[in-house]
Amino acid sequence: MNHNLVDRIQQDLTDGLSPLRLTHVLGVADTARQLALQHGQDADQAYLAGLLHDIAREWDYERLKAASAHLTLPFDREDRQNKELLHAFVGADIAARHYGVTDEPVLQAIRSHTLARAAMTPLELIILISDKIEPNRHYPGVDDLRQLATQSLLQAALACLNQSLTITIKRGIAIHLWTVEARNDLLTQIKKQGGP
Ligand SMILES: Nc1ncnc2c1ncn2[C@@H]1O[C@H](COP(=O)(O)OP(=O)(O)O)[C@@H](O)[C@H]1O
Repeated sequence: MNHNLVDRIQQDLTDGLSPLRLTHVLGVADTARQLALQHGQDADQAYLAGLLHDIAREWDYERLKAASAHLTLPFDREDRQNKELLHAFVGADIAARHYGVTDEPVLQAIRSHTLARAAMTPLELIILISDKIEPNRHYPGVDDLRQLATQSLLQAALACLNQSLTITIKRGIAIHLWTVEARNDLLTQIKKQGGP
């Protein structure tokens, strides 16, 4: 664990994020570390990805658009509806360019935390799930999700995607294909393991 880097990021988060977002981000990082330990994954990578996953979440649309101009994205940057999706890709870019993170699995976990994608690594699953179950999340069923996450990353990730797809449908906005592919892939993997 690079303690200087973590201290620097924590200071920047404290200075730059709203109090609520800061609490969320620290909750995600702690939850990710715990899940990594429970599932035999690298706890330091999980903590770092958790700390950085929402680093660009509070940026406005114009700033996100400008910061993503050089990135290849799986959606139209000019479509304002996609504002919520940009922060994950810009966040990974900041992690690499501003904080010098070279660990591709960490960068990928930051990129994947909103849309998800097919064939996610355990670290990607951990960040996706931690974002939805960290201690400051309160919604019906969250305790069941927390319990599920201790047992199976695949099952918990599927439940998280089911939930975020339901919300997206209710809001009447277009669902990105990557999320559908991610869900289908999780179903296949769970079936292979002999799950329901
Ligand atoms: N699969 C998807 N397709 C299109 N938009 C999505 C999808 N998933 C999430 N979004 C958009 O991104 C926003 C942020 O999602 P997310 O990061 O999961 O929520 P939160 O900020 O609560 O963690 C959603 O409110 C929605 O507008």
